Amino acid sequence: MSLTPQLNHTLESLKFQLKDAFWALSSCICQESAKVKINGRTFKVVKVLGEGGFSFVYLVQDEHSGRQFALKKIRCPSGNEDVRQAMREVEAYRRFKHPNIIRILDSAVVQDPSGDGQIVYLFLPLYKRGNLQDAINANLINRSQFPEKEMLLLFKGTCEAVRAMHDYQAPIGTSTDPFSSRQNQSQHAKNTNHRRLSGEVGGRPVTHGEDDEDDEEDELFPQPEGDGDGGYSYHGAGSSRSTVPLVTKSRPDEGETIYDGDEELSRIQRDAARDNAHTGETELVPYAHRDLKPGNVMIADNGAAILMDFGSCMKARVKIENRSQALLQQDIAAEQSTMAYRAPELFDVKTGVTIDEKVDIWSLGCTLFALAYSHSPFENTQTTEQGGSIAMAVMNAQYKHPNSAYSQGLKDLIDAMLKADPQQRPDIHKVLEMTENAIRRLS
Ligand SMILES: Nc1ncnc2c1ncn2[C@@H]1O[C@H](COP(=O)(O)OP(=O)(O)OP(=O)(O)O)[C@@H](O)[C@H]1O
Repeated sequence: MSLTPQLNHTLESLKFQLKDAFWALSSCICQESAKVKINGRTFKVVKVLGEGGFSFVYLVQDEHSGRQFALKKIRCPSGNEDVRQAMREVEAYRRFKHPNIIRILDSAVVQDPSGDGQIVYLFLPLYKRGNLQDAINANLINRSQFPEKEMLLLFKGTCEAVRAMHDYQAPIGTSTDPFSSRQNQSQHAKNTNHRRLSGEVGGRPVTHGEDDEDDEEDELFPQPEGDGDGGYSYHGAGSSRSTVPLVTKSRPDEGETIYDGDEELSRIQRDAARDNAHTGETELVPYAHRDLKPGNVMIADNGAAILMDFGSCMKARVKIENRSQALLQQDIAAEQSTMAYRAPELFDVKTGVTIDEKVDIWSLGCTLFALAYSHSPFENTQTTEQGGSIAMAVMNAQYKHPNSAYSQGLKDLIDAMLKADPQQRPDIHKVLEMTENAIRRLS
């Protein structure tokens, strides 16, 4: 019997979740923590922080320094194509450098010890206070609500992160590579991944990222203990039972590539030459996050909102020229974003339009609504009980504000973002202006 690709995907996902759950559970039962070894450092897996379709996020502790990190483990069962998809996320983390956007400390691509494809590990700073969805859940349990000003400050931080994406300035000469369809995104990730992992870009060595900030990151992230392997280590299957055997390649030798092939090498050289040639001038290349929701905004120790999960991020403006492009965009949105936060134009993509960064403005409207009333405007039971589906409610922008003590200014801000027609929605600058005005009125 042949299974549909979607069913196959779901089965694969279940299989990997079971494996990872077993890994986490066995370490509890054996009273012995699972361990991961990367670049000669051993990390103790303390607990699971969260999970997605093909990924688990663990709290890990560096055995040497005692420092704790969040380790995102992305399973790539089909090999290189999945790795490229995962590396798009790494690439996005490195592209946007902003106080309200999560920073990546390191990444590694390793062989899956169980033999099914590869695993991509992302090391991220640990946010112990959890995300905005956790805070919403706590409100529900405690029958409490965010104070309006605190809520608007969290929302403002989120908007500032989004503004950094919508206003992204790319160096001229590096933004011509197509990055607006899924096929092209994969290719782009493949190219940039190679550039980063294979030694030098523009005549200078590249290890983690592109600018001076990365020196700081090098200090933050534990460095390899001198096992003399230049950052490439292999820990065979014969190592201790609780240690996950890995082949790590986060810092390969110069010229070494994760993917083989002369064609790839010459592409890397072309990319490097092109980077050398660029003049330092920049041009506006807006990016959209495409999966904004409370669960993707962490809360830092100082209370700042930190945007994360860039797995769906892409160039914002996508011209839809024919039906197959429209269906592709619809499929991508269905796979990579959450229905109750998804913009109406992504439910039924029309031919002849350009999808743009206004999809994020809609999701911001849903996010602010959820902060205020503890659920998305399109996931309350009434809508479905009345017979309408979420999709219909979204496409008609059909929702109601529950009774609350929140100001009219807050309600107006939400309503401005939740316009079915993207052209009627404010841009991120206007949203920030309205948010700041609303905060000022409360002071
Ligand atoms: N740096 C971090 N610090 C603390 N917890 C984290 C961190 N990163 C992720 N988490 C937790 O792990 C969960 C899943 O993370 P993330 O959203 O990156 O995974 P995902 O597989 O892309 O999930 P989704 O399917 O929701 O998109 C988060 O909701 C959060 O609770």
